Amino acid sequence: MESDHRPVCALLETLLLAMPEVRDSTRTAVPSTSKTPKTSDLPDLLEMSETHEVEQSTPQSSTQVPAEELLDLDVSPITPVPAPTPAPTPASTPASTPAATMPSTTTMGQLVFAKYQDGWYLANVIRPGGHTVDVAWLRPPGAIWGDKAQMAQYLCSTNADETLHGDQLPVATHIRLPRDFQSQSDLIDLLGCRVSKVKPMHKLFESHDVKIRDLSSTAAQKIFQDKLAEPLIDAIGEYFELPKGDVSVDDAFIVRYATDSQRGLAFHRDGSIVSAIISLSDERDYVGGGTQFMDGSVYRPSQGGGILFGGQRLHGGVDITRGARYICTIFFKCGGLSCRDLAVLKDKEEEGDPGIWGTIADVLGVGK
Ligand SMILES: O=C(O)CCC(=O)C(=O)O
Ligand SMILES: [Fe+2]
Repeated sequence: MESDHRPVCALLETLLLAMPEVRDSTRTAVPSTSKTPKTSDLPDLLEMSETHEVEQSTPQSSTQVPAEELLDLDVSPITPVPAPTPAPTPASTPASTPAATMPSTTTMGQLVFAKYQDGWYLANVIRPGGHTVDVAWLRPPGAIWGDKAQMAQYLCSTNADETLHGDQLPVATHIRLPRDFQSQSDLIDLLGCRVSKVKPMHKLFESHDVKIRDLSSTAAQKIFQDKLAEPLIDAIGEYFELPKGDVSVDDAFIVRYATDSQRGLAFHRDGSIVSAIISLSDERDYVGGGTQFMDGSVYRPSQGGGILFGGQRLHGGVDITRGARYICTIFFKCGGLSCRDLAVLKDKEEEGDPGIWGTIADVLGVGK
């Protein structure tokens, strides 16, 4: 059976919207010619059907999928979460000086450290400007009450009257970027998570991933949920005709490709029913890259865009040749079905792994 395996492409506002820079929402669109997998195609998605892709060891020559073939979705912009009313706060020592990175531009709502007397405290810019800005001091979220070190980042913990805005603060001496926001191209820093090298499942697929669930920033977790997971589940319900109520995130992580480390990812299946790959980097930040399928099509959605596809479709990450490429990969399951075991099994078979019976046969010296 011939099945169109082209990914459904969907635009999403991404984690990047949480960045201090206010970004215009870019829009992308679904391939008009693309046949969206139907429920009846689900067995194909799960089993990779009998399409020749499975057998092919090398993809056909690559074809970049044009931007106008991507789907136009209207996604509401991030609305700031109102700060909870703080509990009575003990006086504590002022926050230590943050890393000395001065913002090159300031934007409305930007999260900064602003100086008050001898300390640096978290604040939102409420009047951006090149030389001076006005800020509103932040109040600590309930979750950190009682945590002295974290509380010290909030002006109200000093017993100062934080309801006063910081007006006309000189950017050069009074405004600094919080450490997590210094490098806008570095999503890992941005999201405040620690980079850990994940033990590779097997050698072909070694990658440097950071699990979304391990992000230390609860704000990032919330943005992930509201801006990625939920709209994507809606899109999966619509385009894959799966029952939305049963679709959930099984795993999600940020992957970093760079020329001095992992550059790409070999062809593989995901442990998912449906996968999403969201571009976190600006296309100008890297050369090469993209998600490639066995028919040679390569998807390189612009920053904030992404693709959805049946997780059992063979696919890989094209090597980058310059810069760094960050993506957010999300594995969705449907009910109890995740396809994890199937993906590992099939990938192992293709890698030449003899499997348990083959191994036993080898050990016993009876061959396969
Ligand atoms: O680099 C890509 O676009 C592919 C990533 C991928 O397949 C994965 O993370 O599972
Ligand atoms: Fe994958």
